[in-house]
Amino acid sequence: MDATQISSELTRVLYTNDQIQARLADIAAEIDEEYRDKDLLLVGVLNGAVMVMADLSRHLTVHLQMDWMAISSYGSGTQSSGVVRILKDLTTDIEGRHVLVVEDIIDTGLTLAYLIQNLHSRKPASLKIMTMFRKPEALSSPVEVSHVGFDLPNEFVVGYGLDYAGRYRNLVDVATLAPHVYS
Ligand SMILES: O=P(O)(O)OC[C@H]1O[C@H](OP(=O)(O)OP(=O)(O)O)[C@H](O)[C@@H]1O
Ligand code: HPA
Repeated sequence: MDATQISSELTRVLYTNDQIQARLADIAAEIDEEYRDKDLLLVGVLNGAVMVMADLSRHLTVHLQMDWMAISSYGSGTQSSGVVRILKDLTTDIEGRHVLVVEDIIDTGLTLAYLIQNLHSRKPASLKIMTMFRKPEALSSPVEVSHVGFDLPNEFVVGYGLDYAGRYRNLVDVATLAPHVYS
């Protein structure tokens, strides 16, 4: 699905898939360098990070493993509920492992703050964060992010894994959702 197919529901495309892939290639080169001699575990945050995990991991050349956590705080709306819940936990014991969390977006930062505290308690050898997108509010979060794809304006966005009420995840670009869709 691309943005032109559903243009009446979108306000504007912020980043095309080509731009996303080019940025991911740059970030992957940095991660390759950082983890060249390490045993890397990518932890993807379901559901949104499916696309970035699939694309980032295929740009990487270091040996790596993948695991997934499902976390939810948005339900079917456009505002964080403020309550972060683990819906699916990791299957890997991360004690002593070099963990890189792969996120689609950091918005309020609540999901990440919760996740980092939770993962730290499992004693990984290192714990870093990569996110494809970041909103302005996240800049005041105390959680340090190692790799950011793009900073976004403070608008609700969909595509490239990001949903509104479960829809639009399969849009290849990232676009702002027209207010009439959710108001
Ligand atoms: O910084 P925050 O304000 O906490 O928002 C970021 C989180 O919100 C989205 O997840 P969501 O809860 O919508 O679940 P989903 O990945 O299944 O869509 C997104 O995938 C991030 O994990
Ligand atoms: O702007 C957004 N779009 C989709 N999902 C999200 N989760 C946090 N912020 C967003």
